[in-house]
Amino acid sequence: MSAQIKVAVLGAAGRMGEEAVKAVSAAADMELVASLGRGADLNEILEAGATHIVDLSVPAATEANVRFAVENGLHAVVGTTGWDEERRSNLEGLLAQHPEVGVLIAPNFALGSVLASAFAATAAKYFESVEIIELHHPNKVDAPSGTAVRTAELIAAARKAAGVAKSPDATDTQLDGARGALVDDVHVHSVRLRGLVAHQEVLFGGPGEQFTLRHDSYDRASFMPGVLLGLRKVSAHAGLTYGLDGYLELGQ
Ligand SMILES: NC(=O)C1=CN([C@@H]2O[C@H](COP(=O)(O)OP(=O)(O)OC[C@H]3O[C@@H](n4cnc5c(N)ncnc54)[C@H](OP(=O)(O)O)[C@@H]3O)[C@@H](O)[C@H]2O)C=CC1
Ligand SMILES: O=C(O)C1=N[C@H](C(=O)O)C[C@H](O)C1
Repeated sequence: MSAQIKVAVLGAAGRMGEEAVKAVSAAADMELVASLGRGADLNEILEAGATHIVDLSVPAATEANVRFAVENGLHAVVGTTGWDEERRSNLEGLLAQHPEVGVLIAPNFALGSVLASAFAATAAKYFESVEIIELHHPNKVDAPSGTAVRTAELIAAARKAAGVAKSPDATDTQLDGARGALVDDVHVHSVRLRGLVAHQEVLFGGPGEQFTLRHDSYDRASFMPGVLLGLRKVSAHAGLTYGLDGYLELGQ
């Protein structure tokens, strides 16, 4: 039998952290060895004998948490938002000095969301227009969502590779923000509404037709199979993997 995965959860008192603590505790091949919140001493992770961390904290803390894990030879599964290109590139530099360590940064752990983003990338070159609407609970501190940013990046890369032009848009007068945020030339609109958890629509338009891809997380339990999958696979994937799709066999 292979060794237990010894997990420290960071951000353990948060909405996602609480769910992750339950999921890891219930997994037969894992042991929850530490649960850390704001202000905790990261050395607790080492003292507890963790082999892996799960970071579900806040954008301001996640980079330091992951650096600590990598520098101490621990694998990291990261759901926290805020990992822009510059941060990812810095992390890759650090990982080059620790070639045995794996880090997964997953903008979304829900398998349906990962599939929806992959399907969006596939559809991207076939439609003249594309926009994204992401809808979340009003306690979310960042906008647009990490999932929407990642989806826009995938769509933009696919359109660029196929030589597709920017979506047509004749707007020349607007209130600030009326057309949403631009991520790699894709318009992203963020809704914050009581009652929601995490939802996204990708709208494609062509002459005489519209195609919509929608994913809904109604409960944070939806993210847990992806968190556990990440923990089980991360040690076999040294270096940085950006997106849970890196561990799935999509399109095969
Ligand atoms: N990848 C995915 O599938 C998903 C990702 N997310 C992302 O995960 C992150 C957490 O989301 P959510 O649980 O809703 O947010 P919460 O605000 O509920 O939880 C964040 C927790 O992190 C704690 N915290 C703050 N600073 C630190 C620190 N330095 N070290 C450890 N913990 C710290 C906070 O404490 P305090 O309350 O004291 O500030 C809080 O308990 C967000 O970035 C969110 O976008 C969310 C859902 C799914
Ligand atoms: O804060 C959230 O809730 C979520 N955050 C992630 C994001 O920003 O994409 C994942 C999911 O959308 C829920």
